[in-house]
Amino acid sequence: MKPSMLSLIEGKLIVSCQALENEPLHSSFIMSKMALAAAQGGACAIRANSLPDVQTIMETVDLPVIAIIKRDYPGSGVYITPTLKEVDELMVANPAMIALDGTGHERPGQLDLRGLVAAIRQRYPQLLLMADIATVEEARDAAALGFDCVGTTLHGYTAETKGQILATNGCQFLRDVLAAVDVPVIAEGNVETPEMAAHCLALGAHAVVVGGAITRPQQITRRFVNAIATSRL
Ligand SMILES: CC(=O)N[C@H](C=O)[C@@H](O)[C@H](O)[C@H](O)COP(=O)(O)O
Repeated sequence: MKPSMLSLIEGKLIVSCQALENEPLHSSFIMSKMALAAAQGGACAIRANSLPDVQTIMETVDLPVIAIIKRDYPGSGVYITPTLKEVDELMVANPAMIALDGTGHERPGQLDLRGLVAAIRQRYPQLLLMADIATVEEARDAAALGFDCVGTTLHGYTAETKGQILATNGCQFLRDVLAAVDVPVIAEGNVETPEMAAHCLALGAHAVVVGGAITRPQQITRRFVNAIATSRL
């Protein structure tokens, strides 16, 4: 039997390789090369957005993928794998895990979060599900709904958590989530340095996802530029 993805990623680094339409590296080919570079650097898994990116990455690297589709629906703030339609699309590639917005915010389509999880379980019993959450309460609710793991992905990106970041107060939010749920917790979102990634794992995170600090050169460049500007003050 193949080991579960959850055991493969334990204590390790997952690299998110994403570039949206408005970003300079938007291209499935480039994302697949990012994933290859991540694999060569020792990443244990890749997180990726859109079916073409997921497919190209899975053809290029022999690593498990956390797949998402970011899609905006009018009138809804839920954009990470919002409905069963996106899950069905991603399952063409058959990734090991799919992440979806696990905030419990009103989502587009017929199903609320509970209904969506039940429908996915029925249709794809082998698929692992990650809940991207923003608050401790949402982590608790997602764990109770039967998600295989929760990620701190949306902390700071919802109305209730706007302006907060994972690093605040020595990663207090991550500590609170870890204390609140029994399912594996994946630290994700604004992990900007190797030291912070290691710190998240030391606190008890099951794995850590790093995106922009590795795969968004415009973000990396801005950090250098800001540091230089600050040093001149
Ligand atoms: C909030 C949201 O939409 N996050 C997305 C989720 O997939 C990605 O844009 C992030 O890059 C990813 O979560 C990794 O985070 P960071 O790039 O900060 O290391």
